[in-house]
Amino acid sequence: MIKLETKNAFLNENFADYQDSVTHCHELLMTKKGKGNDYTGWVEWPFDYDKEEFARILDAAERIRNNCDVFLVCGIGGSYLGARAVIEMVNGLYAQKKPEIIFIGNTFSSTYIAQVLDYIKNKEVCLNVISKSGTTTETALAFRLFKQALEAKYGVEEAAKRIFATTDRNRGTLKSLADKAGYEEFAIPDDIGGRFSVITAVGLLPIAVAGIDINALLEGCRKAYKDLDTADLDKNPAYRYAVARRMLQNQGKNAEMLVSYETQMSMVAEWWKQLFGESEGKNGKGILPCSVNFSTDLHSMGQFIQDGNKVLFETLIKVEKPTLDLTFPADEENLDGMNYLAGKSVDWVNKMACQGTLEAHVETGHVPNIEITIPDMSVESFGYMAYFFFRAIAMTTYLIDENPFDQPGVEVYKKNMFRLLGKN
Ligand SMILES: O=P(O)(O)OC[C@H]1O[C@](O)(CO)[C@@H](O)[C@@H]1O
Repeated sequence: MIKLETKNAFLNENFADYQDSVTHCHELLMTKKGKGNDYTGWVEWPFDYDKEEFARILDAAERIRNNCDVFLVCGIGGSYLGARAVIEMVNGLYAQKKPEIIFIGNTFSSTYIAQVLDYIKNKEVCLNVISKSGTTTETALAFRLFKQALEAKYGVEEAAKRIFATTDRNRGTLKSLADKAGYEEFAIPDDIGGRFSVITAVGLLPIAVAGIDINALLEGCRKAYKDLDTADLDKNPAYRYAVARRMLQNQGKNAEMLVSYETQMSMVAEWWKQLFGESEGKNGKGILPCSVNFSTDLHSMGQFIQDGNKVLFETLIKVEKPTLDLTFPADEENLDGMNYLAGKSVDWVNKMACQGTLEAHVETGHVPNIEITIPDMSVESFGYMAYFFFRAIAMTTYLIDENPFDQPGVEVYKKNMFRLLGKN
């Protein structure tokens, strides 16, 4: 389902030279003996997921869809990026589906929060608060404001029926609050970290509310598991990608630019940036994950990529079949001079832009390119791709002997902020 092409990556090492290390790291991952092993629950989750909870998610999603105009998803980082990535990739940006989904709890921007509060005033609303730790300040701050708004509008009892909490199964501030308030609760497994949690209730509830088939998402993961269940670098494209990144970094490429030609995949890139950045960026190591959306960003970032500092390589996500397409019309007067495209599909134009850019960046700019091709923007393709990236980041991080599953560096800003805010 995913094709990996490295012929334009200018690799100057052999994959075979990495085979022993990859086999060793694969063993570490699969036998749960590597660094961060207590956070590898995602590996088997597409098969071992909680079936009873899955049924409750479908049931809650149906109730939410029938009860509101706006569904608020309150979370940050791994507790929101995955859901947003899937919903935008699959439904597109102007899906005109009910309910409208608005993401909150991911910013301290007072203007943003105030505008959303104002926007929902005369609308029917449900809310899903999502936090594994239960203490993330951006999420907790927004949740209190929106909870009070819902309680003022519906009364405490009815508001409680409209609020759904996704958090730790046993402990934490949000867990205690949800228990006391009587919210319906969904669990984030102890052994799955935030950036891997799109395949749990964290992602599944909002995705189901968006009318997307969550079973197909897990099916995509299961297919990827089966295809990638080998350490053999000739057969496992996720591990080849993991190794290619290491080779490129050895050649001085310290930034990876994820490229897509589909506007609705911008949030997939944001999700990928957290997955790769938080997993690998440790102890002065790692490749800086960046992203662009072409051809849009060719008109802003194209110059640098073509001609600037040779610090980066591109990882291009190609989508074989667009969700929708249209034929470019002829015009009798042809005042805009665009008749040369009459009768062509717009997706064909997009694909030609992709080909032309690839040639320019590779042949003239000497920018290494890794190509990842997915068949379409379906939820199953997302599931497959997500699992592909999970395996790839675990491997590529083990190859530099780091723990892919923690994020100690994020705590530094929090400590300073809490001191400034006067938190005990
Ligand atoms: O789900 P939580 O605990 O609110 O965390 C949200 C995000 O914040 C981080 O913990 C970083 O602070 C991420 O790893 C995580 O995805």
